[in-house]
Amino acid sequence: MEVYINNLRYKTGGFDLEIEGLNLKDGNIYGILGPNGSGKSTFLKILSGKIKDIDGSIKFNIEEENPYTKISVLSQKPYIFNCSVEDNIKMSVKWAKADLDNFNNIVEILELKDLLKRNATNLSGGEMQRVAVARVLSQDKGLILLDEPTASIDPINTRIIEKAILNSKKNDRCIVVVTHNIYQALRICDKIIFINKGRIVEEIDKESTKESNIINEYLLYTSS
Ligand SMILES: Nc1ncnc2c1ncn2[C@@H]1O[C@H](COP(=O)(O)OP(=O)(O)OP(=O)(O)O)[C@@H](O)[C@H]1O
Repeated sequence: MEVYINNLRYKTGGFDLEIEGLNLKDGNIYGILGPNGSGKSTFLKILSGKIKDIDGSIKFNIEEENPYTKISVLSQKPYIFNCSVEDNIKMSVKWAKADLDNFNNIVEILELKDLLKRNATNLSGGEMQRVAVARVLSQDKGLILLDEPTASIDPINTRIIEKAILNSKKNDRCIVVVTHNIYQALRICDKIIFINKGRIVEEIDKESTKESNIINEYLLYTSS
């Protein structure tokens, strides 16, 4: 599901977001990076329809009365239900009217088989995040928005989650990942978009990352 953004403007308190033009295309994973408070989560909330009082236009390439039903979102603080891992994921699949095959595939790729009967609220942070990611990816939506999917997650769980995100890439799906992890963006994203103070300051294709001053600066300060 593609997104076409034109003259987007949004103001809240002392913060304003302004994006003149941006197209998010199918078959791609987009990484959104930028300093704390630069507007990344706000941008995702606008894309998901959670924030609606915007100026400008956001259009999608699908004929659907409510295109927002075709979007699934992993928020910064995902909600987990007080029931088994299996029920948590199956509930998401059912709500999205997705095929149950998605449940089996996602359980396999996120290595959740041994946890299925456990109560999801008793899991470790990393295990719980894998369940939250499973809930979002198993819905089989056209636009997937992931807000910091691996924040505070160890390298092993990060690898599993990144593998699941990469595995979810499809010709008719667009995935947007907000992350502070430049290495993650370089590993999984086809395009990296830097936001600062509510403005896009650079858009870089996977092929050109070595020439980007912003990426080189991020790499320098991430490694120290
Ligand atoms: N509900 C709100 N009311 C007023 N201001 C808000 C609200 N939500 C966010 N903001 C402000 O908007 C700005 C952008 O916030 P946002 O959460 O989008 O940043 P971010 O880039 O995702 O930050 P971080 O990397 O810290 O998660 C911040 O200055 C924040 O304080």
